[in-house]
Amino acid sequence: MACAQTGSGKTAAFCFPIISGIMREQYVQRPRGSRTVYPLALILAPTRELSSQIHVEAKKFSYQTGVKVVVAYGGAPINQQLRELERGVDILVATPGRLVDLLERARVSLQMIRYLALDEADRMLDMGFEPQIRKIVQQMDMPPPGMRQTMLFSATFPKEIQRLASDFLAKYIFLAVGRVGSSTDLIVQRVEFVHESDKRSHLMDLLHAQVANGVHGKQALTLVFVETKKGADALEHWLYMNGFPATTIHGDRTQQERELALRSFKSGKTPILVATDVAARGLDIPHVAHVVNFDLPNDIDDYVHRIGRTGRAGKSGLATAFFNENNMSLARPLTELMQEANQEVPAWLNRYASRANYGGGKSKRSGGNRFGARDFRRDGSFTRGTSNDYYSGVNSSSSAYGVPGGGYGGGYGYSNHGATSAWD
Ligand SMILES: Nc1ncnc2c1ncn2[C@@H]1O[C@H](COP(=O)(O)OP(=O)(O)OP(=O)(O)O)[C@@H](O)[C@H]1O
Repeated sequence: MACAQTGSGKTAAFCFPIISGIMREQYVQRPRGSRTVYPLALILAPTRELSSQIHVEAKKFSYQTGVKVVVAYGGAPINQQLRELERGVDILVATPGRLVDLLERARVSLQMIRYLALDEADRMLDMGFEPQIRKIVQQMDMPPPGMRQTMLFSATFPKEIQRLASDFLAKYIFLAVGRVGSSTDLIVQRVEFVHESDKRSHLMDLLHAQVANGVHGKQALTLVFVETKKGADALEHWLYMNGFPATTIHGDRTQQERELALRSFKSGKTPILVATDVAARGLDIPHVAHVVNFDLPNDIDDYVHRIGRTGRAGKSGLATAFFNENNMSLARPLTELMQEANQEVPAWLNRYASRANYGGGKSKRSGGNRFGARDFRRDGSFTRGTSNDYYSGVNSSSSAYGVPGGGYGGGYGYSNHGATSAWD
């Protein structure tokens, strides 16, 4: 179970051990003669775009190793994916729904799986995906926990989800680089009080200012998060009518439209992308300069993932949130998160936070102190009884990119440089 901040390079962290493991085991005998394929590794991700991105990365990492990587996700023609699978597969990257389909058609068997990775593991195990994941991992022909290596990765890991996840693991290590659920201090976070009715004009001001300050009067890539699919379409239309080339990505668009939107955004053709949470996790889009939370999410972990679309791989980024009376429950966790990442918290937000009930706000975390987030087995509520669990961790006082580790307290039972331990 591994936790590290957004943009810190978790994809490589689970791909490399899988690829090197497979290079050693590639020649193991797999059943022949049927149309069923027997991958050795399975990587599951919550969105089609993310699974596609992992596929591209894993293919790069396995260049000239002979390791075959195939992707399967919904919304795209299954026949093409079946043909790819028939050519051979060592690592299958998939979204849960399409994988269940392939398993039920008996075109994929999990019998030979040696490595199982769940990217965005907390999302994969929350209410939406848990039944599908249980089916894939526990009710098909996947070898049991001790017979395969299971890796769960995310930038956030609420305690309840850790507890669920432990069903899929045996003797596991909890590895935290920095604090669980913290945001990187490479991102400058700003919170502005904006009434619902003023949001559009406020966004327009931001975008105008961005063009004025930008390079050659060009719009910097800006990702705008909204709450609903309808809201995304309406805002895109409004932006377009006001002379800002924008596009949208959300669950009501066809896969083709989603992919087109992403390409158009990446290339700068439409430098504003209005998105729902479907784009909140994992997407690694170079040069996103600004993330705007037009509508704030209810959960602070979702905020962490959203702003994490900028400030990646050692680069800096800007995140602006529009806060108003509808977001009161977020005041406290947001203040704590910002303080922890050495951000300036506006006095008015501090006041709202101190008025909020202890532990207030819709959060998957239990307890009021978000930085209690850590290996749940360290909590008194966990009975160790028969468990063989053991702990490991990385005490990281600086990031992988040499940035001084203001917000990085070390994920283990001690800390240096005067930083507070994640266990505190
Ligand atoms: N050692 C490295 N040096 C430089 N760049 C790196 C290194 N490792 C990864 N990267 C780059 O950093 C970027 C972010 O990596 P990645 O998408 O794996 O982050 P992540 O931790 O999975 O983030 P998220 O939590 O948002 O999913 C990628 O563009 C990747 O190519």
